[in-house]
Amino acid sequence: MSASLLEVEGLRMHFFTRAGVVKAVDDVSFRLERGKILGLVGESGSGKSMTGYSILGLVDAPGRIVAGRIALNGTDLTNLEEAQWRKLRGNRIAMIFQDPMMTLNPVLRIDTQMVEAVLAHHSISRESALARCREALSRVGIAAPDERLRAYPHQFSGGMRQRVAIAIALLNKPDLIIADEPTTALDVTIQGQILHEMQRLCRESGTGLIWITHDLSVIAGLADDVCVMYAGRIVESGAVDGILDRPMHPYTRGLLESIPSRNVRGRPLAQIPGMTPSLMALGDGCAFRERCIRAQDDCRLAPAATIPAPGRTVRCLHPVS
Ligand SMILES: Nc1ncnc2c1ncn2[C@@H]1O[C@H](COP(=O)(O)OP(=O)(O)OP(=O)(O)O)[C@@H](O)[C@H]1O
Repeated sequence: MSASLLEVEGLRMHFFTRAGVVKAVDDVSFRLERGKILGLVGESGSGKSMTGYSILGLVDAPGRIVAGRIALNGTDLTNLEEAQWRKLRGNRIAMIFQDPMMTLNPVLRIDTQMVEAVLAHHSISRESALARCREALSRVGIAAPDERLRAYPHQFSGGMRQRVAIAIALLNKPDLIIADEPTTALDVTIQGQILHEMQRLCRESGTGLIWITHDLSVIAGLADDVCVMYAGRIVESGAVDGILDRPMHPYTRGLLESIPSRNVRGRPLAQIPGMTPSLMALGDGCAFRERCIRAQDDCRLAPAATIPAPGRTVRCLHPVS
């Protein structure tokens, strides 16, 4: 059997701060196949971005990967040297950030930035690189790419800037793209267009996509699978339709009930009571138990992930059945 595009197994990424150890990512495992989209969902601080940064080799002190395996096309990435990372990033693995200006340089024309991004990884002529840039801009729905290439980032609207950042991510036809809330700051129509285009591009090119978001409704219709994170752990995972139709972890259920569009008219919008716990003070038990209406005494024990159905995991001693 050939290796999955991406295999993450038992990943633990901790911050060693003066105040204590922050277990930002605590025993996270999942797989992603070529051309598939995985949604990584959870509230702020649940460890989604740090999971993405770990896969990209972007963890800096005081953070460190303390355990686990991250394999791309069967090759373990956890022990790569920085020079090897530079060959991979922007080439085989690309990242799209919430703020496109994390990718774009405000003082350089778009053509300069895009051509540089191609030539950093390919020994081809500037003309061929430019042709690739034009094609990438057209693929993300930017009309008149020649004119656009001569512009500076400030001459684009927010949605257009994000499209350019996506075009840059696509330039070298990566195997994997990690998108960290890239449409959160955009209006709903633009968001819908970008989600649709990303889905099409991944299907066409066989690129795997990890879409990080706090909003489960974004994942519906976009992702194939979803991992729901809480306090650094995956509490539920599986095919997106199954999870949206029948959430088993009380936290996933709470997240779904707090989406306005899924709420029954006239009924007040549900909220998950309480706050996310400090990741420094987490014991072994279920981190959600203080906020959970189904919690019982045994939730003080570590809940192992169980497999209630093929392809589905849930980390809860008292799941919703
Ligand atoms: N430099 C740091 N030192 C200590 N803790 C950190 C540091 N950076 C992040 N963390 C902690 O790691 C945890 C996970 O953060 P992460 O950014 O992955 O969450 P997230 O789910 O992506 O949230 P958001 O949606 O707000 O980005 C958070 O509790 C955060 O406080």
